[in-house]
Amino acid sequence: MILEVCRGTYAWPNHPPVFKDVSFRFDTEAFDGRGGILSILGPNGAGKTTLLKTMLGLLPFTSGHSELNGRRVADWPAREFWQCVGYVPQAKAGGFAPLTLAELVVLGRSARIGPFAVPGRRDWETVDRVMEAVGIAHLRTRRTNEVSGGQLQLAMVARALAVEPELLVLDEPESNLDFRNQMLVLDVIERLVDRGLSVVINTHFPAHATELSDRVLLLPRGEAPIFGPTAETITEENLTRLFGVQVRIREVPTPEKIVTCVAAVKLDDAP
Ligand SMILES: Nc1ncnc2c1ncn2[C@@H]1O[C@H](COP(=O)(O)OP(=O)(O)OP(=O)(O)O)[C@@H](O)[C@H]1O
Repeated sequence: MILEVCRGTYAWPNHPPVFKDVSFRFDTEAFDGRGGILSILGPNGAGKTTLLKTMLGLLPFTSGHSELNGRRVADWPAREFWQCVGYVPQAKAGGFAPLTLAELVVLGRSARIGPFAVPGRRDWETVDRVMEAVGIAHLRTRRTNEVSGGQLQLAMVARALAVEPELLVLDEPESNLDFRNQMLVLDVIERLVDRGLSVVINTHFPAHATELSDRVLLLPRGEAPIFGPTAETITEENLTRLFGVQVRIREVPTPEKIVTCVAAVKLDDAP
């Protein structure tokens, strides 16, 4: 899977650009059958969500373009594109019809079977499998207005996985989740990546980006983005500049594994 953004710029009408000349090439072909994970980090309002939407063709770039597997996203037939890509937008309360979670997840199959076709046995088996994978199989018959924000978020991840995509794009998937469910989602993602799935994830958790990613895009407000391999990109210096807080990064050995901790220790402009 190769995802490329070439000099992508986006400005809302009558506003200065949210981001300008963003370019990166996320090529997972070199990862030996494994997919790969690209994390996007940046302060509030830097344009991370807007970048995902433009990259996926949901908003038109003001200038520049994106490509998936060497073909401009704007040139892909929509159905074919959404068979390759699963997208989990940022969780927002409300706006869901009171479907059961299984019905919500099976909607992910519409890219495969067509919007008006009736899901068959294989589709429901896929629904069971992905709900099991994200730990919500027991909530199959629960309605969207009868579950917590975190449970709904897990269902949205399952819905995107039901597409059986080549590329999964997640906009802050951990934001509503407790410690255990954050780990569950990241664990599911890592296992799928080992089996060939490629992932782009917007996150507010630099430690998650450090633990998970193969590549990182830092998107500062109003400055040039930085793209590169994780260890070279997530540095104390880069994060301090990006967020305007003094950042310390430490590797902490635990009995289970070495954990990378990223801590904001003080405001960068504090006396
Ligand atoms: N419909 C809109 N019209 C005008 N400006 C908008 C609109 N939607 C978003 N913006 C602005 O675009 C900028 C980028 O928003 P975006 O949601 O992409 O940022 P973000 O980095 O994802 O933020 P966060 O981390 O808070 O989710 C923000 O300054 C926001 O106020």
